[in-house]
Amino acid sequence: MRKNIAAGNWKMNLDLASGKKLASEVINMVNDEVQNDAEVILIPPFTHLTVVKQLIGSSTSVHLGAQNCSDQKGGAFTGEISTEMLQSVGVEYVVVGHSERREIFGEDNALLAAKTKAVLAQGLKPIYCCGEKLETREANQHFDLNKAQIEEGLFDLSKADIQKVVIAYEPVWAIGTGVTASSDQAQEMHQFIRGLIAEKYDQETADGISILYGGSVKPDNAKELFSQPDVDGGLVGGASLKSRDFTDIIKSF
Ligand SMILES: O=C[C@H](O)COP(=O)(O)O
Repeated sequence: MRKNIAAGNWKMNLDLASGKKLASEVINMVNDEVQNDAEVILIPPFTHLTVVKQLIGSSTSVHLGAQNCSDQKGGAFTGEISTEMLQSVGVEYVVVGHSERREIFGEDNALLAAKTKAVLAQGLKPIYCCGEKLETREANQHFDLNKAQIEEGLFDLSKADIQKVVIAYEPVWAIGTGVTASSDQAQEMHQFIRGLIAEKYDQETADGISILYGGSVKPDNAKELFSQPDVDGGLVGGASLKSRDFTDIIKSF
């Protein structure tokens, strides 16, 4: 059965000392307070991965993720980080296609499909992001847009590979804005995405995939969002930078 996941995407925030402090606090709070079986993923900047991995140690509930990777195996690609490098420092998950990568860095579905394959080829798990902008939703094209992002980014994968993917639906209009999708809006899109997977692969495969919601998840809305049948957790930005808030979100399952 699919897992409940709380993933904290720190984005380009925190120097090393602040990152160490945050990771230590979250790991301690998870150990002391969290009773449920949610998987927690800390996703710091590349520079902090090794240190955060050391702090995680052999914890079975806290895992390490990276925010991005190259689609290339290695070589003359200045400034890029390969999946092999990420695996060598203990990364298990890699975020692929966050809306900030799509929008600011122009990453398209074809590149993201290649990155997803690179992550899987290295034995790591992609957290593949999709989500529409406000104008797309207002034009009532949000289902088509998410369908294209899912189909073009993921549907070249084998059944064995798609089963290793985590999907994150993040409506762009809800990211960092304080405006959260309602639990009905989240459930509606998550159910739609799961339906696409069932159609392409099969129902059992679709039922096994964790689909996270992202966009202004906070301690006071997490429970309602996570209680939706097709919402299996959150990809949390701002609130993951505060240990108390992130831990309270983890406790919301
Ligand atoms: O990756 C996380 C998402 O972009 C959500 O960010 P947020 O929780 O700050 O809205």
